[in-house]
Amino acid sequence: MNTEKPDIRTEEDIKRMVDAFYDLVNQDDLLSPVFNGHAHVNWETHLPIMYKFWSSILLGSSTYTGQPFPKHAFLPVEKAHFDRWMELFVKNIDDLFEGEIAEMSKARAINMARVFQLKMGLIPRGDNPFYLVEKK
Ligand code: HEM
Repeated sequence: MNTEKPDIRTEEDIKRMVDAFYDLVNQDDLLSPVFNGHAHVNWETHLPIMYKFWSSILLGSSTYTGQPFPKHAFLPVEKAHFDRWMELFVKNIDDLFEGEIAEMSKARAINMARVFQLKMGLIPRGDNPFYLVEKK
């Protein structure tokens, strides 16, 4: 049996990655109420935005032109929500893909989650290694 997983290389891979990730989010007891209850996310419009977002970051397609942070600034979330979000993101990538771009996707997601949390005051500045570098 061939158990080798592909890397993320095409728009179809991006779609598979994003669809599977939000399937996990929608089944999650902590995150689903934020997306579906509080924010009433319209998945038909949100998913295509997320395809563009990730294809811009991972494949360089430059199709995403939005600003992610403002949509998160006033969400009713704590550090625990971001921890769960990252746990599901990493699990999803590891379940489906393997390779350089798969690794990059996790690094970029973790970094953005950290920046969001810093801006929202959910984690102390000292937890951010970049801040320690800047301070010198
Ligand atoms: C606790 C974790 C998170 C929650 C609960 C959350 C929730 C949401 C919600 C409710 C929206 C708005 C959807 C809509 O417009 O209907 C959104 C949009 C978005 N999120 Fe998150 N999010 C989280 C973490 C992240 C992280 C870590 C990233 C980046 C890696 C991210 C990237 C985005 C992007 C790109 C959009 C689309 C913004 C746009 O409309 O241009 N999210 N998110």
